[in-house]
Amino acid sequence: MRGRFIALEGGEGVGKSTQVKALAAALRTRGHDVIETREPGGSEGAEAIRKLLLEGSADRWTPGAEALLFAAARADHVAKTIRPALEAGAWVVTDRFLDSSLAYQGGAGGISIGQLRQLHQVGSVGLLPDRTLLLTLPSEEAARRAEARDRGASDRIGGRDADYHLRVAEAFTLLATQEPDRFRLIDALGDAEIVTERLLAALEDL
Ligand SMILES: Nc1ncnc2c1ncn2[C@@H]1O[C@H](COP(=O)(O)OP(=O)(O)OP(=O)(O)O)[C@@H](O)[C@H]1O
Ligand SMILES: Cc1cn([C@H]2C[C@H](O)[C@@H](COP(=O)(O)O)O2)c(=O)[nH]c1=O
Repeated sequence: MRGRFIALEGGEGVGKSTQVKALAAALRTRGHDVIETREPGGSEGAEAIRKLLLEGSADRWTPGAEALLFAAARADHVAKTIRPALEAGAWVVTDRFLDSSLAYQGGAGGISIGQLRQLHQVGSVGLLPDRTLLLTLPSEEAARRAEARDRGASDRIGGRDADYHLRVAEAFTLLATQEPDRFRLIDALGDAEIVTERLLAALEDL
C-alpha cells in the first residue's frame, strides 16, 4: 500500500510550519499514520545541508551551488524519509518541497526551471507530491507575521530583499496555474483553525 504525499508551500511567514503540525494532527484523528517533515531537512544528511544553506554570509554560495545543495538535501530526504514512509502506507506532510526550489532558485534566483527539474529527476527520481497546498497571504501580512516571529534574525534566504520575495510569490502562483490538478490555492488569512479546515477540504478527494 502506498500512503499520500502532501506538500505545503508558500513564501516566508504564510503559516506553513503552523499548518503542517495542525494538519498532521487532524489527519491522525481521522486514523491515518502521519509523518511531519520539512525542507531543507527531514533526514540526518539533509539537516546537515540545511545548516550550510541557511547559515553564513549572503554570498556564501553561487546560485548554481545553492540549487545543487537544495537538490542534494532533497535526494537524501526522499530516499531516507519520504519514500520509506509512503511505502509503509503513511501520509507524509512536508513543509516545502521541489516547488520551493522552482520558486526561489528558479523564478526569483534565475536558474532555469528545466534544469531544476532535471536535478530533481537525477536526485529524487522526479517524485512529486499527490497534492501541493499553496498558502497565500498579502505580502504585508506575511512580512508582519515573519517579523513578529523572527525579530530581525532571518536566515540567509529569508533575509533577501522584498523584490526577491515578490518574485518568489509570483513564481509560486505561476507554478500553481501550470499544474491545477496537483496544486490547490489556500487563503491563509484568518485564524489558524479556519486555515486548517481549508486545507482539509482541499484533501477531501484523497
Ligand atoms: N493563521 C494565523 N494567524 C496569525 N498568525 C499566524 C497564523 N498562522 C501562523 N501564524 C504566526 O505567524 C508566524 C509565521 O508562521 P509560520 O512559522 O508557521 O510560517 P511559515 O510559513 O512556516 O514561515 P517560514 O517559511 O518563514 O518559516 C508565526 O509566529 C506563527 O505563530
Ligand atoms: C526547500 C527550499 C527552501 N528554500 C528557502 C526558503 C526559506 O527561506 C528557507 C527555509 O526556511 P524555513 O523557515 O524552513 O521555511 O529556505 C529555498 O530557497 N529553496 C528550497 O528548495
